[in-house]
Amino acid sequence: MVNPKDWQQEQERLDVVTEGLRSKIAELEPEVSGLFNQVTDFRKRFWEEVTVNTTTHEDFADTFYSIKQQEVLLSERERTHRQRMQRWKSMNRLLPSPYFGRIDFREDGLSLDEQIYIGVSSFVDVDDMSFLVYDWRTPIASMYYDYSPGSADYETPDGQITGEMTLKRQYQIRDGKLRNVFDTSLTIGDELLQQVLGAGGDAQMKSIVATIQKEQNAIIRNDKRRMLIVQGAAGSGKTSAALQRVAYLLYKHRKTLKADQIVLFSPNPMFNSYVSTVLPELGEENMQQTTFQEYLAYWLGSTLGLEDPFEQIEYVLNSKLSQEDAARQSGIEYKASEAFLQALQHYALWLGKEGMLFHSIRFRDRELITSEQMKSRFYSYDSSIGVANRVELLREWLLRELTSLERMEQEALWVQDELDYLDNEQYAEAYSTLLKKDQQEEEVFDFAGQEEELLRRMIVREQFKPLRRHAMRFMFVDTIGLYDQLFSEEASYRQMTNETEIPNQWPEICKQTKEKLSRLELFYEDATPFLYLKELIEGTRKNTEVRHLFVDEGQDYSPFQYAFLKQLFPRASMTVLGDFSQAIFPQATNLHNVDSPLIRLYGKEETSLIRLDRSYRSTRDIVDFTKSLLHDGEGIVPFDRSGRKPLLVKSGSSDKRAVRMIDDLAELKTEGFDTIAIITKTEAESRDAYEALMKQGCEDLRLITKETLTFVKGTVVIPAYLAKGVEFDAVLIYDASTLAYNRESERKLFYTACTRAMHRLVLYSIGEWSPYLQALDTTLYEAVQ
Ligand SMILES: Nc1ncnc2c1ncn2[C@@H]1O[C@H](COP(=O)(O)OP(=O)(O)OP(=O)(O)O)[C@@H](O)[C@H]1O
Repeated sequence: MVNPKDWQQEQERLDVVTEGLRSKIAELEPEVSGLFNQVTDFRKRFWEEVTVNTTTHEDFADTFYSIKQQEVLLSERERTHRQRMQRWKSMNRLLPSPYFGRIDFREDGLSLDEQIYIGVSSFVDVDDMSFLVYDWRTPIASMYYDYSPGSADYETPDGQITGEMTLKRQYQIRDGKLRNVFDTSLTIGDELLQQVLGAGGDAQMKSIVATIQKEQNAIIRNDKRRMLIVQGAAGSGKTSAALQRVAYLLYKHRKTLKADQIVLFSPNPMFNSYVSTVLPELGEENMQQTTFQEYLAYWLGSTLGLEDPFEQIEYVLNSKLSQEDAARQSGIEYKASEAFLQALQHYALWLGKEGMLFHSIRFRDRELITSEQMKSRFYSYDSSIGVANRVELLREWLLRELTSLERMEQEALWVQDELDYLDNEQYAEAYSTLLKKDQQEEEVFDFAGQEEELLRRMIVREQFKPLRRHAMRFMFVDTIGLYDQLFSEEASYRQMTNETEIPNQWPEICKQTKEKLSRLELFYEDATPFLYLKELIEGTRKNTEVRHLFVDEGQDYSPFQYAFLKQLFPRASMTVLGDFSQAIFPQATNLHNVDSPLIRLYGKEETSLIRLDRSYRSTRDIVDFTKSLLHDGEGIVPFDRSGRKPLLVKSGSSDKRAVRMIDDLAELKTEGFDTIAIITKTEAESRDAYEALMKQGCEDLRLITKETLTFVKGTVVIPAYLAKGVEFDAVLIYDASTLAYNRESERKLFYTACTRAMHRLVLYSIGEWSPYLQALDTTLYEAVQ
């Protein structure tokens, strides 16, 4: 805390700034509402001001210019309105708490200290043009995050500025009143962070703008390379830093970058709602948010039944030690690999020489164009032309063929039958077309003769429409057949793909894949390769609008998926945030090893790699416990916040466990914890837990499934894989026994579940504890029977 004199001065300055904000808001208010009315009014009267006259060419030109002029006026007024509105909104946002930090900085060569107050947006004193508050994203404000008092510097577009930071101060301001002021010698003082982290969790993520740490600031402002990879421990602030980074990019490139040019791939739809308030809180619009599954379903969902990643993980978690399960597992790994990606590329080249498969074009039970005709046409094109281009040529040919077949079809017998059944509307349409033609033709028009011809043409055209659509959408390519053909016996597969390292259980992998395909369904691990093959053959879809791609929980995407994303967004930079210790999906990618496929994606020169080892979410006791669950967790450093040790509770039966849990829930709620999760391993276990607790009279419990879209406060039962990325005041692990967690491959899932806890962690078991827990040092937890 600062001395009373400084406090007094700070409160006085705060009063000045608050007053300044109030008067500016009051000044803008009538303008903002007035301009809004003007714009709406103007829009309503748009056509009244325009004289529409198209009698002569001159009148037409006059009308055109009059409309243009009105349009320019309207868009100018709308722009002014938008700008004022933004200023007004940002001042309103500042008003209750105009700033959170201050640094005093003396630039080398100057004799005066400049006082720099930092807040969520800038506020300029109009009279003397000085900044009363600097936006946290300005270059000068970066020193607040990067330095303690002493030598400091910052980058500007004109070069580096060096000097001396003589003071660093933090504020807590509520409703225009100073609540706390700290001088700090650390980068960002612990006191404030202690308070922020000690508070209860929310249903929505919070902005960390006032307490961003130096290493997080490096992530937020890293704007030099194409790829930024962040490997960070659980709770180290990866998602928080990513959202601040979006806000930073939108500010830095505000003239060229719009929020919808940034895409965030989230782990599940519920996560979208969890993070949705951070950017608006910072005065920015939300970026586009999607999940990879949503993307796949958009392109493939109408033709094939897609398994989702949660079904896949449920399969893996429930799998036994059978041969089939082992083969599926090995298939998942192989189909996620770069090797399979290359195999597909070779396969596409091979298809350029032989093996293409087409669907014949059928019409009224006849083959109009056979698959063999298409095949020979396809291979008649110059073989130096790529497969996708040859498919395009084939499509053009098909469309031309359809036009001449359509003409011939007009004489078919069935058309005569259809003629007899035409309704009045169709006759009327034909008649009016003929009438128009009659007006244009100079010679005497033969109505009777031409009417039938026209009607025939109309009938056939209508029936040919689906065929044209079919051709336009490349549905003549038998992509399912082509993908199926790939899973042939080993020698053929090797020949088609040049692959040398084929997985051992290949025949079983082929059998499973083919079976699924025969039901017109795809395993999750097949969806991206299938789409990739489709694009190799039909030409790639590219999204050139998107400039920044964020992938959260990046360890859960396969190297194959990354290569696909790179191709899909050719103009985007990528930020991948993840934690390999939380890699719960079998297709995981290591983010930071020297040989990581992610580093290879854009090459070393284009890649920055940042590690975050400090964990902020959980208390020291919880972090000490959870990091011991990992084989390589030593490097994780807890932020020093104390709490209670994790509690291990053993019960005699399922009913007794439920009763005990209900008592524990009541106690946690009395202590003020609002967000509590009972985390299970699988969906089935979630249902069991929910029923067992309800049976014993538990109230206000909510069961979360993959369909749940919003994250709300309260007590929830949730499978661990859906709890990824989110956090809770208290976490109760429903079953931490050896029956539930025993395999080495599930250690990371268990770790992920435990690391969701901010303040309290309780683990329950009916029988023996999981081997991961048995191996722990007993001083890390308290145990009760
Ligand atoms: N600099 C900070 N100031 C205040 N709070 C912070 C800071 N960094 C992280 N936190 C808090 O720590 C918690 C964890 O942050 P976040 O969810 O971003 O971590 P994460 O690395 O994405 O975690 P995980 O990988 O486990 O999902 C959040 O409550 C966040 O607000």
